[in-house]
Amino acid sequence: MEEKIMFSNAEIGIDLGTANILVYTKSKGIVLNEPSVVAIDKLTKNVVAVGSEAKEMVGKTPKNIVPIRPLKDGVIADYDVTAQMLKEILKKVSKKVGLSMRKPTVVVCTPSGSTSVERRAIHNAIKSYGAKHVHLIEEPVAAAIGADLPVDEPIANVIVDIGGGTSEVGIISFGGIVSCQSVRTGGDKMDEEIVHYIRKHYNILIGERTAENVKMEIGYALIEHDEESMEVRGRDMVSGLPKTITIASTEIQQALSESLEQILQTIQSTLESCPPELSGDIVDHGVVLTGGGALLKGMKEWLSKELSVPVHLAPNPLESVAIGTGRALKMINKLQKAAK
Ligand SMILES: Nc1ncnc2c1ncn2[C@@H]1O[C@H](COP(=O)(O)OP(=O)(O)OP(=O)(O)O)[C@@H](O)[C@H]1O
Repeated sequence: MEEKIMFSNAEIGIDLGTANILVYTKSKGIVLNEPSVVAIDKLTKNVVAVGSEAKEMVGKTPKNIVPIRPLKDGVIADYDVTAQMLKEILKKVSKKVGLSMRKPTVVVCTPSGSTSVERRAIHNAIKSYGAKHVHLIEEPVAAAIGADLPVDEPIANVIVDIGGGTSEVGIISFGGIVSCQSVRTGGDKMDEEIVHYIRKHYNILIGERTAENVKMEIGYALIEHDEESMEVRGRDMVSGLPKTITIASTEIQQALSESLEQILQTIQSTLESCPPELSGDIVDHGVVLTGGGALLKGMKEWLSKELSVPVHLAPNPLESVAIGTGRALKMINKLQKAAK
C-alpha cells in the first residue's frame, strides 16, 4: 500500500525544476531547496540519497550507485524516479515542519516540456502521498507572480526565466499567458559548453560540477568587463594525469556565446509576437529576469543593451517560481479560468 505522508491543511507550493526542487509553505516561506538529483543503487533499485546528498555523489560514487537527474532538458526524463524523488522530498518537508501539516493543498509547477500524461502522473503521485487538492500551473506565470509582477492586471508583464534545462519567455496579462516561447538552453547547456571548450583548447577533461563553478565564478554575458581568471583542475587527456590550468573570463565568455545568443533570440522572437496593444507596456515596464541563469554576471546589462528595453532582476531569481506557486493559491480560480 502507498505510504501516506502526514500533512495538515497547509498550503504548499512546489517548483519541480530540472536543476533544483524548492518547496514553499505559506506560513514558513521556502522550507526546502535542493538539487533535483537522486542516487540509486543499480543492484537493489533502491533510492540511496535525494537532493544535496545525492548531488555530492555525482562523479564520485562506486559503479553500482548512480546519481540520476530525472528531469533533464526541461522534460521529465524518468517518471518513476521523479515520483520517488517527490515522495522523499515531501517526507523531508513533513519532518522539517513537523506533523502540523496534514492534507495540504499543493500547487506544483512542472517543467514546460512535460506532456499532459506526465503532468497527470505528477498530479496523481502528489495526491497519493496525502494531498487534498493538487493544482498545476505554468512556469512563466509562477515565476511572474513570485517576481512581484501584477499578473492579473491588463498590462504586458514580460518574464524571462533562465533555468537549468530551459529558458522560457512569457508575456502575461490579466492572469493568462498571451505569448510564450521556450528554448532547451539554460545553465546546464552553459556548463556543457565550458566542458567542451576546455577539452578542445586544453585537452583537459573537467567534470560538470567544476564547469558550473567556473561559470558562477568567472562567467560573463557578452559585455566588456575587467578580465578575471581562475585555476581549474581536470584530467589531462593525453597523459591521463590530473592537471591544473588557469582560465580567463574572456575564454569562458566565448564558450558561453552560443547559449547566450539562443536565449536572446528566444526573447526577441517572443517580444515580436506580442500584440501591438501590449507592446507599449514593454517599452515602459521592460522585462524581468528570473531563474538561476539570470545571475550570470552582466546578464541584465547585456540583455538591456540588446533589447533596448529596461531589464530588471527579480528580487530572488532562484526562488521566484517556488514563491509564485505558493502565492498562486489565492488566485488559483482566476488563473485556471485564464488558462482555459
Ligand atoms: N550565480 C550564478 N551564475 C550563473 N548561473 C547560475 C548562478 N546561480 C545559479 N546558476 C545556474 O542556474 C541554474 C539553475 O537555475 P534554476 O534553479 O532557476 O533552474 P530550474 O528551475 O531547476 O530549471 P528549469 O527552469 O529548467 O526547470 C543552474 O544551471 C545553475 O548553474
